[in-house]
Amino acid sequence: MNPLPALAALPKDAGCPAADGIARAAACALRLELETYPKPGLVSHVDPGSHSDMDAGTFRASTQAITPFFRGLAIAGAEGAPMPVLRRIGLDAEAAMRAATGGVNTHRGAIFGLGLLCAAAGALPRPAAGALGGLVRARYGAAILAGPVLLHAPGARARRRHGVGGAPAEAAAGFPSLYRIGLPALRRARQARPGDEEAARVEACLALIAHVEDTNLLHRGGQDGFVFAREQAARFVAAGGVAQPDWRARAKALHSAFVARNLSPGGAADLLAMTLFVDGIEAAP
Ligand SMILES: CC(C)(COP(=O)(O)OP(=O)(O)OC[C@H]1O[C@@H](n2cnc3c(N)ncnc32)[C@H](O[C@H]2O[C@H](COP(=O)(O)OP(=O)(O)OP(=O)(O)O)[C@@H](O)[C@H]2O)[C@@H]1O)[C@@H](O)C(=O)NCCC(=O)NCCS
Ligand SMILES: Nc1ncnc2[nH]cnc12
Repeated sequence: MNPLPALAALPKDAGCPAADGIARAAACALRLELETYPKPGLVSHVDPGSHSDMDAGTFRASTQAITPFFRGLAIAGAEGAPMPVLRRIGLDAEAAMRAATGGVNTHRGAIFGLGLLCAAAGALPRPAAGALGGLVRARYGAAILAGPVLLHAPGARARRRHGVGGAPAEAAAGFPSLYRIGLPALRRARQARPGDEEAARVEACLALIAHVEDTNLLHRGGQDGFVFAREQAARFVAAGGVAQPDWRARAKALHSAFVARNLSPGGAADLLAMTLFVDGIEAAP
């Protein structure tokens, strides 16, 4: 491993003995997100969904490449580092991702959102329910909103064109979609299907698609694709979600409908991974 400049500048464990565990938890959340099927339009261990430039192997390589940066972000968070320091580490992680995937954008949103949550986890050794998102909002929210806009990022274009907040607004507000939608759906589905963790992840994913202002849906499908995806996902959840005996067939049909329209809710996929990370690290409410 050849750490990029911002990582190399960090002391070995710099007052954050939990940093390795935090990075492992982040990597585990990304692997569980990948190993969830059916997720409409998204890449999984079963198929590449709506994507022709990436598959499960690309995501595994990307996860391995970016994991050391989650450790760096946890250490930076423990030291109270300001947003420009986190941003530097995040940009280096994006470079490592591109090197590992041949230039494909697998985890840009996850590096950003999960990275901020790792920084919060570094600062809060035993976080209470809601504490990680609360710390991101309080410590970094204003800087996120005032931060540089990457003019040519597809998400930035979709945000300008459609007037939605996207990834920066979600993070600056302390990840309300994760706490109000993702986590409750995950826990509700565990009650409905005890022991079936994949079903719980599918429920959380569909609930997030129905709710999130996902700039990937807007970028690939325009307003029509965005509305279609959210309505179909909301219908799945309202019909009982994974509590339905035929939930898997319904979710597979939805997956096919998204692939036929080239839709891929990458923002919801990132928020699923963040939901799993927070579920494993924060105390239960
Ligand atoms: C602030 C940044 C996040 C930049 O954000 P911006 O919106 O300006 O631009 P994008 O980088 O295009 O979008 C951000 C990614 O965030 C995910 N996302 C989308 N909507 C939401 C949402 N409502 N809430 C949370 N997250 C959201 C999404 O990422 C996932 O999808 C990507 C793959 O999708 P794909 O369809 O393949 O799209 P592309 O490859 O882009 O195009 P085509 O294939 O169609 O050609 C994948 O990345 C997923 O993770 C959005 O893509 C941030 O990037 C930034 O400023 N970074 C600098 C570093 C930093 O500050 N770090 C902070 C500390 S770590
Ligand atoms: N599984 C997945 N498929 C496509 N885009 C994603 N972005 C994050 N996770 C993803």
